[in-house]
Amino acid sequence: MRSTKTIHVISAHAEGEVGDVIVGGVAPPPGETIWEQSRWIARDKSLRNFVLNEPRGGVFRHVNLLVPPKHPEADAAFIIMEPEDTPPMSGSNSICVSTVLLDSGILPMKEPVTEITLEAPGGLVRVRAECRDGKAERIFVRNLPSFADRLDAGLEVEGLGTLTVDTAYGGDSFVIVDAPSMGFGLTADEAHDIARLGVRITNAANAQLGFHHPENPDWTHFSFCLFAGAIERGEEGLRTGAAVAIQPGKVDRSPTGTALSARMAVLKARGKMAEGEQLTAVSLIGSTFSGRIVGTTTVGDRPAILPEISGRAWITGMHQHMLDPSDPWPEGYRLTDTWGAR
Ligand SMILES: O=C(O)[C@H]1NCC[C@@H]1O
Repeated sequence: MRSTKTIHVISAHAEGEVGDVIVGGVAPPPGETIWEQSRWIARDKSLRNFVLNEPRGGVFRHVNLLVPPKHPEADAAFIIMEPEDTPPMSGSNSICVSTVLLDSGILPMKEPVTEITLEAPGGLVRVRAECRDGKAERIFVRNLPSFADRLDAGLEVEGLGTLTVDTAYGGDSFVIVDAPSMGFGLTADEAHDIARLGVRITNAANAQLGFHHPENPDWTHFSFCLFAGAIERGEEGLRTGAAVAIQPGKVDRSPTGTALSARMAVLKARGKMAEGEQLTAVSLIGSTFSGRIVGTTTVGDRPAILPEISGRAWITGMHQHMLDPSDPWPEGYRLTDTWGAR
């Protein structure tokens, strides 16, 4: 056996969505801040290609690189690599990273509750983990400040006519469409249609509406399309279905923590959700994330919420990714049969 690199990975999923964690074998990328380091990873592409492309990855895979934190309050930092983006923050990935850090013993676990601070590329996130018998059973993440951008904007989508959409930021940027009025019941058999349509809607929103984060001049596009279900009010608070189309054309298996944060920001802006209320989002596979608005703030001159999301993650295995120097595809490959909505 010979290899020019060995990358140590602990694999995990959060409520169904894969979020692997690189725990060793990669030197920290250059950059003064975690954001700058994440821009380097996005530009350089070699690590992204190595772990996300076939034969080691696939369109379903997200990989997080642990790096030494820069902020004095942070216990750990991570750079998120998604199929097409290297984003400021991710709900499912932050829940996977927290679970791997605690369940594998990289950070000490205190039962029944462990509190840690993570540094995501977009900023600090405080994490509270409910822990029992050596397992982080539920992770609560205080996500980045989230805000509604445009409400009831018109969006032309070829073949669909003019849709009325909202746009919002919840640690990543969303165009939000009303699933019931588009004929979706948010059931598992709709995944392919949602992936295909979602990519078209995201592309149309990027072309016609545009997104600019008031405090992060580098984040100037919509990453995702959220198909938002109707809100039902029950004894435990609000509940809704959620399916997020991720570029280049797959559906998040989890209910998407950034989407839940963005949705809560929109509901708050419309006066339909109050501070302290709980909203549970249900994914196409029936998994759930719960969210709460724990405070309000501003981002630039926009009113924003401080969201908390929670969900569960499980470790699925360990891998050592290697590269034989004679392998003709050191950065792997993508083909459109699986990479991209067809
Ligand atoms: O939960 C989330 O926010 C994410 N899941 C995969 C894509 C998003 O970053």
